[in-house]
Amino acid sequence: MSRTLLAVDGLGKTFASRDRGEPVKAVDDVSFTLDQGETLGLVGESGSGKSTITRCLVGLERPDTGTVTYDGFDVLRAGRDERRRFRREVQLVFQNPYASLNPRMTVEDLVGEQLLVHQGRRSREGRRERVVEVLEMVGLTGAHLPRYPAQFSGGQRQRIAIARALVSEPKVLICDEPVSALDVSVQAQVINLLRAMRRELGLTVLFIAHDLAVVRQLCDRLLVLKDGRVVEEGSREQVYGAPAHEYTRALLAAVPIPDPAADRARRRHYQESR
Ligand SMILES: Nc1ncnc2c1ncn2[C@@H]1O[C@H](COP(=O)(O)OP(=O)(O)OP(=O)(O)O)[C@@H](O)[C@H]1O
Repeated sequence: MSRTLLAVDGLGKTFASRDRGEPVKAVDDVSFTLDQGETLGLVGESGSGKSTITRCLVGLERPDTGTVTYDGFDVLRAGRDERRRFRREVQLVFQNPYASLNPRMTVEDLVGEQLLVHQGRRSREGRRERVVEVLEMVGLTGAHLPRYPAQFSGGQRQRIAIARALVSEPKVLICDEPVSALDVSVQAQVINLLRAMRRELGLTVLFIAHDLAVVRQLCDRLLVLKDGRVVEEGSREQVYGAPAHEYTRALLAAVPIPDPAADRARRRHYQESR
C-alpha cells in the first residue's frame, strides 16, 4: 500500500479585498493527500487559489483553517528540527527562473548555497563536487560553475533552479507553474527532465499548473480547483477521459490536448481509406 507523505486537510484562507470590497475566499476547505512516489497535478484558472495553497504549504502564508501534515508531523506547529527537515525534504521550483535566481550569484554559489543551508558540514571542494554532480543530472556541466544566470537561456535557467532544488536530495518537489514562463519548444525539454528526475530519484511531485496539456504529460492524479474549492479529483484517465464536472469539461475544451490514441486511430483510418 502506498504511504501518504503530505496531507492537507480543510485548508482555508480568506484575504481582505485589495479594493475594499468583499473579502476573498482564496482557499475554501481544500483537502488532499500526496502519496510517496506519485505526481499530483493541481489545476485551475488564474485566481483559483493554486498559489495560495502552495504558499500555505511551505509556510509563506498562514492558513486560517486546516492542517498540513508531512510524514506524520503537523508542519504548521512543528518544532525546529522538524521544520528544518521539512525545508530540506520539500523543495520548490518556481514559475519564473528569471526572478527566482539571484542575478549576482554564480551557478556554483546558487546551487551550493542550498548545501550550506541544509548540509553545512561539507568542505568547499565537497560542495563543488556535489554541485557538479547535480548540474550533470540536469544536463549542464562543471564548466557552467562560474557563470551568472544572465548568461543562460530561460530553459537553462530553469535547469539551474531544478538543480538548486535537487541538490539537498529532497523527497518532495513542489513545482509551481515551472514551464509557463518558457517558450513552448523549451517546455517539452524541461518536462522531460522533470519526468526523468522523478523516475531516477523516486521523487514525489506536486505539480501546479493552469495548462492541462502540460499536466497530462506528467501527473498520475489531478485535483481541479475553482474559486478556491476542489471541484474534481481523480486519476489522469478519469479526469481527461470522463470529466465529471462542467468546469473541468470547459477547461479541457479550451486547450488542444494531444491524444496519441486518437491520433493513431486517425492515421489508421487514413491509411485504410487510401
Ligand atoms: N495577498 C492577497 N491579498 C488579497 N487577495 C489575494 C492575495 N493573494 C491572493 N489573493 C486573491 O486570492 C485569489 C486566489 O489567488 P491565487 O494567486 O492563489 O490564485 P492562482 O490560481 O494561483 O492564480 P495565478 O495562476 O494567477 O497565480 C485571487 O482572487 C487573488 O486575487
